[in-house]
Amino acid sequence: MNSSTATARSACPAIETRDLMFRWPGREQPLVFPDISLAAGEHLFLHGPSGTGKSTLLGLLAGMQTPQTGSISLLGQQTSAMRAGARDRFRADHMGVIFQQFNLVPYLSALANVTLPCRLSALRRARADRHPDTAASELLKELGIPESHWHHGVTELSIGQQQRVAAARALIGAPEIILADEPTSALDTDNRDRFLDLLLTLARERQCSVVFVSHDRSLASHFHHQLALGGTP
Ligand SMILES: Nc1ncnc2c1ncn2[C@@H]1O[C@H](COP(=O)(O)OP(=O)(O)OP(=O)(O)O)[C@@H](O)[C@H]1O
Repeated sequence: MNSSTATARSACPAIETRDLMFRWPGREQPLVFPDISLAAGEHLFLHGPSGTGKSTLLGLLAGMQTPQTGSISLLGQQTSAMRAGARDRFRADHMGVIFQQFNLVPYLSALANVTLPCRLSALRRARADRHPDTAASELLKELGIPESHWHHGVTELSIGQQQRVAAARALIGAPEIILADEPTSALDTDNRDRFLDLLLTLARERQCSVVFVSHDRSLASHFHHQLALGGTP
């Protein structure tokens, strides 16, 4: 990443939310969220008991849902006021998302899954700074996926390998924001710690802001900040 990108990243908070409230259709109780202010390049750990709205909050930040009240500003732009198409564009250009089920495209190879964001966003492609296949290969290598697996369909990979492919896909083209929803839930302690270290190291190198959701509070010490949902201290 060049220095002008780094300067631009530090100019305004990466994530700022105010008075967010969201009610799922058919639910009586709205989910009410504490405000978030996260500086560029910082890492936030979001925790809380099941059902307190962690995934919903990530969905709001990703622009997949819109809040009934309150506002979301990402990189200085009020995404909660954008139309759905503009939010989708913003997500493709500026966010890497890792879900619990990884959401990889099953009929594509590991390499093609990782390069997908560069095909969906010219900005991500330009920021990858080299051919997407080369950038993807480097990430897969750094994340420890053997080269012999790069051209296999992702369904032939282990859960841990699929998870690392999802991380590589989120990181390619250095998006400013990475949202991760319980990506370590299927892993044993050693693999979980190794994955988290790798993800946060690669995110730091690219100056990505990270919001990482987990109910496992033992992970909190890896992060700059933590935020509890559901009234947990
Ligand atoms: N698509 C949906 N339609 C209706 N209600 C939903 C939907 N998704 C979530 N909810 C409800 O919103 C509340 C918060 O759910 P959410 O998945 O955001 O919580 P969570 O803290 O991430 O839970 P978990 O730790 O179990 O993943 C729950 O009461 C849930 O039933």
